[in-house]
Amino acid sequence: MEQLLELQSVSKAHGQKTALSDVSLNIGPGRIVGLLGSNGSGKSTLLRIAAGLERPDSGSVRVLGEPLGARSKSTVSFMPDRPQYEPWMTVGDALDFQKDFFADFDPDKTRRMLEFMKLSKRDKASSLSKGMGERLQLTLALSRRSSLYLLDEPLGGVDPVARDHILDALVEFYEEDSTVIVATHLIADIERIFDEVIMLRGGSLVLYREVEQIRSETGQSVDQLFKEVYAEC
Ligand SMILES: Nc1ncnc2c1ncn2[C@@H]1O[C@H](COP(=O)(O)OP(=O)(O)OP(=O)(O)O)[C@@H](O)[C@H]1O
Repeated sequence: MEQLLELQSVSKAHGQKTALSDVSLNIGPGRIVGLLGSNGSGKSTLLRIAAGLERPDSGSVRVLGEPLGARSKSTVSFMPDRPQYEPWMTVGDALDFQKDFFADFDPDKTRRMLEFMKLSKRDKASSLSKGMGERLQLTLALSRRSSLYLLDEPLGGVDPVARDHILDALVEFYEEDSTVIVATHLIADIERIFDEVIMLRGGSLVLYREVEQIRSETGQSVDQLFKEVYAEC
């Protein structure tokens, strides 16, 4: 089966700092993948490279078998860890902006997501709380019918009760056969939706494995394994 995202020996430095070092990964369709690692381990860099927003220094990246370019950008939906809307915008303006940019934007999905996220089109984006802002960011990202969703720390500001509710939304609203990669520190809260996890440390790939395999082979949850792997950090 065709891989959705392929990274071959990808390396990237920001000045003197190594952000990614020789990372190779093949991620298939229809998966929810946790991207885990301590601060500065390269998670955002990996997502930004896969989204075509940063170029690797070396190595290659393919989405649906093709090198990064206009086609991959049109089928990859990226949620950055900072707001992507302008402060003057209402929620409706931010959605219109997204609609103008992306042909795969689905107004019906947007309407259902707004209801689910308890957002109104009239709300001013800059006056949203951190958690409500994240709900808007997720709505913008998931309103597209994309092949690959890249979500950078999507639920950090959302309270624990709403977090569970929003995770259900994520599972409901992502497209079947598409893949979602979620960079997060909230492993214990989110691991129930992961099919696979990637662990990065200092820019290097430590582990890429199916969650079921982790549970059956180690008897541990992803959170327990993460704490063990990163104990010396
Ligand atoms: N624009 C930049 N300029 C300089 N250094 C950068 C830049 N972006 C990332 N880095 C560095 O690259 C490394 C990887 O950063 P990255 O943001 O990818 O990590 P992360 O795993 O997402 O971290 P966090 O969990 O804290 O968000 C870090 O050492 C960071 O300081």
